[in-house]
Amino acid sequence: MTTLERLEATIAARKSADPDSSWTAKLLSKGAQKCAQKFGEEAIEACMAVAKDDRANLVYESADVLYHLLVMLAAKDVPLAEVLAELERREGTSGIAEKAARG
Ligand SMILES: N=c1c2ncn([C@@H]3O[C@H](COP(=O)(O)OP(=O)(O)OP(=O)(O)O)[C@@H](O)[C@H]3O)c2ncn1[C@@H]1O[C@H](COP(=O)(O)O)[C@@H](O)[C@H]1O
Repeated sequence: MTTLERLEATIAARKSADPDSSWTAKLLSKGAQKCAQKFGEEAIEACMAVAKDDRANLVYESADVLYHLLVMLAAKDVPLAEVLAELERREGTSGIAEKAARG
């Protein structure tokens, strides 16, 4: 099991946890829109780390981004495997070729 898969399992288990003792449970209890908002905030913080050329902070904020992406996916019952399958489907297709095919 990869780190992301273990984290996904932890987040799934937190769906029924006490919001007073789990940040994940607290966030999930606020609904998918709040989870999406937090994901967006963390993504912006990662972008700001790039703007400041702060490598260490980029690593830290990227971990926040991945965690909050998994929480957002859990809120919408989208398994990580489905996202990974989409990435696998794209393997071997250049982004430039894909964009050209869309016209
Ligand atoms: N990876 C994470 C993780 N990354 C970030 N965070 C939390 O996400 C929050 C980030 O939000 P902010 O920095 O915006 O914090 P904040 O300013 O206090 O939040 P707001 O006031 O803005 O709402 C912090 O409270 C972090 O502790 C995480 N919380 C949990 N996990 C993982 O999830 C597991 C389960 O955690 P609990 O659900 O808390 O048991 C943990 O063992 C970890 O593996």
